[in-house]
Amino acid sequence: MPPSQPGKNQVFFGTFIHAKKFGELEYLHNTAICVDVSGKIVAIEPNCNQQKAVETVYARLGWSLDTVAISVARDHRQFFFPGFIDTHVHAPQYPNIGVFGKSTLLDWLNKYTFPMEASLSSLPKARRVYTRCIRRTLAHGTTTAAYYATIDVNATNLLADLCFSMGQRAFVGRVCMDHLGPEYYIDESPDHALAATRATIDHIRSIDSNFEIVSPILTPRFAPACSVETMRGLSELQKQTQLPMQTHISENVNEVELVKELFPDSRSYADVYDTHGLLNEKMILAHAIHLTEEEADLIAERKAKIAHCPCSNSALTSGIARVRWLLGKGIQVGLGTDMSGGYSPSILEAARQAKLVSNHLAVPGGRSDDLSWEEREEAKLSVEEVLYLATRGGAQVLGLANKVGVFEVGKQWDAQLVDLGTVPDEVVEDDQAIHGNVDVFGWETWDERVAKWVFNGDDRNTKKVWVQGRLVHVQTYMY
Ligand SMILES: O=c1[nH]c(=O)c2nc[nH]c2[nH]1
Ligand SMILES: [Zn+2]
Repeated sequence: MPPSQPGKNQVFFGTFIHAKKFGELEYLHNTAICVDVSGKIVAIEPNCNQQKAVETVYARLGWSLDTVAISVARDHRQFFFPGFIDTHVHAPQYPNIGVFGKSTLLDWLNKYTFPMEASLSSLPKARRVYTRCIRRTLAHGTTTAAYYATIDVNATNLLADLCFSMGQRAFVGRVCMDHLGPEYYIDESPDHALAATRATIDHIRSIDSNFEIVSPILTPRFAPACSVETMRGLSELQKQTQLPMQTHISENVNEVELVKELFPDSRSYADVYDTHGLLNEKMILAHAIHLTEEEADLIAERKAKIAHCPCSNSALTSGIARVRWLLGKGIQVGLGTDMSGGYSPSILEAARQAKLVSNHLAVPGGRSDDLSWEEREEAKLSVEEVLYLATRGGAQVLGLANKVGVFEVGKQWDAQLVDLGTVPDEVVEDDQAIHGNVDVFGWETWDERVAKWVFNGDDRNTKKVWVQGRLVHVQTYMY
């Protein structure tokens, strides 16, 4: 069972910050957000304190004080922010975060990744790993995650059970790979890959019939690991079920060469997915670093989405994805941790790295050298833009834009309470002491406070996390 609903209507008071549009944050101060027992936002009241709420909003909603639970963001240090959305993460690789040496994609898969994933056919081990992964990502404010599991159906189903019981909104994919894998970790046939995928869909339907919190997602690992029959079969299944899909594309130059060798009749990597019926508006493509102009245009035309994974792209020496270029083509982009290609469970870290790697595109001598100075400068992403990608962009990529990512009436209360400093000013004026991880002096503008959070913040600043109105994480450790 998921954590129980609070059983009460809830009202949140204080400062709320969210992405109003790409590149612009909106600050709602002295505001009340009312959330009904189902977890839906039913009113947003500006200039509202608790007294005014009782007199006006509760009356309008027909709520009485004793049926309402209240949470408050205090003064200039705390604010509510939409929960983060991780559009690409491998839960079974969680024990390997930070462990990649100098490897690059193809040798990393063989040396670190396949052995770890295969070992999670042990259900006690899978339970330990998945529980920690969910707990840790919730603690970093991730309210929704698109997970790759493994080829093992029981362990994949267990991941879905745990997301559901711990209350994290999730897409859970049983990984299909029936080609080129090691003999200890490979689907024995396309039929087996498809039957196993169906078994996971049935299991998730049995725990969450409308896929309200946990949904299946079709998961061909990547083109080199999938037979033509498996790709075609998954395409058919997608047409029948309308489920979302996820895979990798154009992450590493050797991988791109391998795809050319394996599919000599295809025009490109993107064309492989297109000709096998996998490139449509339900497909989430991770990485998309080395795409040609023609491929990006095809992806835009098919309305497929992209998960940008900057931590992983740097860690595995894969390259720099041109996010502004992708967005300019009208492609929707979100952020992914890509653990454990990525070293961090945090989407705040992914946002920070998305900003930093975009700066590298502007450096002379780099990838954008054929561009003018203005075009190179244009490639840089701002703090406001990466926070959009971390929330609303992710919601678009996962098909949840009508549900989460922003504070609006009708959306779900998927949110985090951020605290930039835990110590009252009076106590702090002892210059021998260091308090907290972000020093806020009080004179910063709100834009500056948010920038400090993006560059210096982490899970120490994530005090509480809610999914669909349910409190799913309360920070209990002390720093
Ligand atoms: O970053 C990645 N992680 C993976 O597990 C994977 N599999 C194929 N391609 C991949 N890329
Ligand atoms: Zn990945």
